Amino acid sequence: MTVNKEEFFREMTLRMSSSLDINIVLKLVLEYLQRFMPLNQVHLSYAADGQLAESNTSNCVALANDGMYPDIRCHASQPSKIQQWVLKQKRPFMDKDILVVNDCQHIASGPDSASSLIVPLRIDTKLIGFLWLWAMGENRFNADHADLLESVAAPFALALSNVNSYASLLKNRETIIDDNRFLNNELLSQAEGRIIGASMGLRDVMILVQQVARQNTTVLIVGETGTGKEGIANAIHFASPRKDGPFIKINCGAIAENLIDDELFGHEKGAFTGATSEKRGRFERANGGTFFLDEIGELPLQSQVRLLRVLQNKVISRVGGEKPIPVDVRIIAATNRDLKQMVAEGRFREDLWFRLEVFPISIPPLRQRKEDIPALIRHFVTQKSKELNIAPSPAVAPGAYERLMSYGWPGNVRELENMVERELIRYQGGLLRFDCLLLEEKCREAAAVSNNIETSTRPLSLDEAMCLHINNVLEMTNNKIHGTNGAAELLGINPSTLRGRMRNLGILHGTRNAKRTK
Ligand SMILES: Nc1ncnc2c1ncn2[C@@H]1O[C@H](COP(=O)(O)OP(=O)(O)OP(=O)(O)O)[C@@H](O)[C@H]1O
Repeated sequence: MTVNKEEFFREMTLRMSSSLDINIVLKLVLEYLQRFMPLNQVHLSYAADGQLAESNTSNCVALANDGMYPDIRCHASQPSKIQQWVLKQKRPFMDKDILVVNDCQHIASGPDSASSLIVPLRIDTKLIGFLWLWAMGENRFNADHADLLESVAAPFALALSNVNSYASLLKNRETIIDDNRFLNNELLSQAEGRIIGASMGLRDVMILVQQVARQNTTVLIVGETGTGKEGIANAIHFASPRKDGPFIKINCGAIAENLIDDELFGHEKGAFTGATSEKRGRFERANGGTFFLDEIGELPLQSQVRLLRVLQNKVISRVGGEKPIPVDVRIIAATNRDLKQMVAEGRFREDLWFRLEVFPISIPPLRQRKEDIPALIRHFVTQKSKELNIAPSPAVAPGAYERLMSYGWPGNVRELENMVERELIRYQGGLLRFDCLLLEEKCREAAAVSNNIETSTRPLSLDEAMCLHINNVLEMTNNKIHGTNGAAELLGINPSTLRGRMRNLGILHGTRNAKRTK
């Protein structure tokens, strides 16, 4: 039978590119090839590490047969011989001697013998897999068949490579979806467990959270630093219909002014020097979910204009791009600043303020909800003990709660959280007394007194003066205690004596400043 090779090539490539489903492709190929050769089954396998698989049944990517037998692949008795032959000759292998043997084990009940024709598939010089043709009976394939198949090896190699890439793409996608689900659940459990005082000092706040969560309304959360604004934003997201979508956050005060638009809106490739690829901004990432803009009062005026446009039109455009990109995002903003005052001073746009202030939620400072303090302390003692591997988590000494409740907590819950952590770092058994708080208070008072030394009439106590002096020296040495020019040397005492004094006075080395700020 004479074959028009061009027509054969054209028809084969057409069939190979007709579907993304490789099993459908193989079925179409099988039907077409049956016009030119005896054929009952076709299968594609990839080459593990550039090798033919140990058995022709492994690494199978797709299979099609004519329905006479479910699967006529057989375990070759000498797979390595085929392997060596195919790799050495770099051309299709016709199985006349090896697979057509009587000792092969059929996967399904089938004839005692089958013929196979194997086509190695390469991309450049790399062997990536094999195309296997099967026909029942002995010596069914000849050199013409091999020749014909060799002419379509390249498109088959491409098809196999695409299948592999597509499969790994799907796998990566699954992994990402799974990771996202996991992280969302983590966030959810944190958010749920986090709001201590929800039924006490934060009761009114939580009522507002429940009311607004089910809507798409923009929310503005206001409150002093450390009152838990982010936790409330989280709670709104997870109580809303968007809870399975992303919760994306930006701290407007923590990003340099010239980078903020890029972070919010992303950029197109080539938008500026160094923009080598396109980048999605946080607005786009928040699509279908909630976008939390923390410290909104720090947003530069020029970004405020762009944000206003997004709130009005619900579309963004990337830096360096004209194309409008629709975004479905619920906005929650938070601030510890007086935005009204900022508007009056011309530092915050009035139109944006109106847009944000649709549903304000104000979180009271901790000093106005002292009833939450014991529960917050217990919560953080349990949580931080776990983190610090302290088991069992220690109990609080009688009388300590009263003392902690009478303190003003200017840093609110964050300050309380840090104080519990400090207490646990120093913990040496027994009950938690939080004496450090008293000493720290004294230190702070001492600093205040010394700042007003001329106007103050109260003399510093010895502990206060010592605390103040050590703190000043530590500041001079950049927290260095040991060695030349360390605080111990400057104070003329042994470093371990200094450490002991610091411990007693409640001065925490290295972290004393960091702990008080976010
Ligand atoms: N009600 C609460 N229950 C449990 N933990 C809380 C509560 N409120 C605040 N926290 C914890 O206190 C810390 C500070 O909270 P958060 O960062 O939400 O405060 P914030 O008001 O956003 O502060 P800032 O204005 O400085 O951004 C966090 O670790 C948070 O988990």
